[in-house]
Amino acid sequence: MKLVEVNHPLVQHKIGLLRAADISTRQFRQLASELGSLLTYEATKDFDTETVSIESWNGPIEVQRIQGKKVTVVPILRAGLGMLDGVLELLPSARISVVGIYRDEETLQPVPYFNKLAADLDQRIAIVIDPMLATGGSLIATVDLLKQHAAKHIKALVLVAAPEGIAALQKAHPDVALYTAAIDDGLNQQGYILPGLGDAGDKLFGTK
Ligand SMILES: O=P(O)(O)OC[C@H]1O[C@H](OP(=O)(O)OP(=O)(O)O)[C@H](O)[C@@H]1O
Ligand SMILES: O=c1cc[nH]c(=O)[nH]1
Ligand SMILES: [Mg+2]
Repeated sequence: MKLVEVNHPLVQHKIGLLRAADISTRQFRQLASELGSLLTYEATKDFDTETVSIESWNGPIEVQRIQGKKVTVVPILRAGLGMLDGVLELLPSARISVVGIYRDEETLQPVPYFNKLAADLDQRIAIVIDPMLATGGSLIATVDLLKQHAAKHIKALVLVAAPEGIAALQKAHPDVALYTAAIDDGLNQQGYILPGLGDAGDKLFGTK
């Protein structure tokens, strides 16, 4: 499985800010969105380009243009929405395929409750976004769903990944490319990532 831990100074700085216990809802939202942009920049590095001729101010010239497949961004509700604006800043024409999954607090199993996917998933690169990869259950269930709907080219962007979730994703879907701002130490008894961010959904939505 392709795994990229993005160690750009801006990414490291922003993920550090995100870990502060006293962070405000506003700051958390702002940073999650900015990190969404920075991970998108990294994850689109391998997009193909083609040479096209255009008329410039000084006559005809050749320029590069992104070629080939289009994109659908797949936020996993709720917390994935926190990265969406930042991702769309760089991919403004992308279709959005929403997947609603929450993690049962007792069993840690993913519970799907909604989805509305782009119709032509076989034609698109799917970029799944969720701040947290913990056990991996939610992301694996999302990739299962996308593949059932004919998606073939899938990338995932997460802010923090636990080694347990990376291993589970590698086992279930070795063809998925994973981009993360941080690989953390592991999970606690309740399935929270350490040092992690705490509950990303609650921090983004102000529900605790
Ligand atoms: O890797 P996993 O063990 O599946 O855990 C990660 C999932 O848990 C969190 O969502 P949560 O269930 O808290 O839902 P929310 O976004 O609605 O808060 C997080 O945003 C991931 O979707
Ligand atoms: O650490 C974690 C694990 C799952 N979901 C979160 O929001 N945080
Ligand atoms: Mg949550």
